[in-house]
Amino acid sequence: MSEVREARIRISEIFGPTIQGEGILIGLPTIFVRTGGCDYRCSWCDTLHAVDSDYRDQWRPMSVDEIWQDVTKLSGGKPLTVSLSGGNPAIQPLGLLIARGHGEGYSFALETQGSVAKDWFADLDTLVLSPKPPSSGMVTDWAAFDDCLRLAADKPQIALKIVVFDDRDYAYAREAAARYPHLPVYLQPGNHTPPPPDADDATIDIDGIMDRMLWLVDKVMADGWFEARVLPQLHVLLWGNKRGV
Ligand SMILES: C[S@@+](CC[C@H](N)C(=O)[O-])C[C@H]1O[C@@H](n2cnc3c(N)ncnc32)[C@H](O)[C@@H]1O
Ligand SMILES: Nc1nc2[nH]cc(C(=O)O)c2c(=O)[nH]1
Ligand code: SF4
Ligand SMILES: [Mg+2]
Repeated sequence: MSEVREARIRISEIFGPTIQGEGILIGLPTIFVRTGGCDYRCSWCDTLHAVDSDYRDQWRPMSVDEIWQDVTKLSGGKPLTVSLSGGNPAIQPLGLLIARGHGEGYSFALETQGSVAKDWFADLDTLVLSPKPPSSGMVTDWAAFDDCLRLAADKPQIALKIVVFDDRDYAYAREAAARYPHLPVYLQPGNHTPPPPDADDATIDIDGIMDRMLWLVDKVMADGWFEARVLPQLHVLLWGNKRGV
């Protein structure tokens, strides 16, 4: 019998090092491995070039070796944190890539909406779960979300990161956080001017995003929600809607 062929990973882009712009690892030097394809389609997704199947001809099925060559070239061979994002990276076979990187001293974070659970979540260093609020147009399957936590099995550091656009999203964030009182929660103001999938550097309403950030801070304080952390997308403040940063 011939060996089972190693499954390829659908890649949209690999870039960095840059700083992690969001959530629990904000500011940390990071290389991003962005997979192509998503089981959601959020109304305000800022990464449609990795979601919309019209752009799948720009995605490349890559082996672990090929991905690892790109990562180590970008890092100069110096270990750092690799963020697996997308699209939904949870629909790709990433277990062998994580094992490969760990063998060379790299760390791995994964960003997912929590709709698909994999046993290799337990091998991550950081799992960022970002359930989607009503403004996204998506409906959270909490059983699938619980599966993600079950398979991660308290091995990685786990954090919630919830995008908030309006009062309904805020109420959703409070409920989501209340379901998982042991998890740290990060709130992120929504970018209502996300780039269209074919624009590399579309204009952005930073003033509007900052107004929403201020509104969100006021809301959290007025509510006495003192466990929540409120952070902007730092890369968006620095580089707007530019891709690959
Ligand atoms: C592009 S997603 C990819 C990973 C995964 N599909 C997810 O949603 O978690 C990475 C992060 O960007 C956030 N995001 C997407 N569009 C956004 C927007 N317009 N404003 C603020 N955050 C956004 C998502 O909620 C998620 O936390
Ligand atoms: N610098 C930077 N930080 C990020 N945090 C989450 C990102 C993502 O698109 O998943 C992202 C990104 O694309 N760039
Ligand atoms: S789940 Fe993430 S990648 Fe998928 S559409 Fe929503 S924000 Fe975009
Ligand atoms: Mg992004």
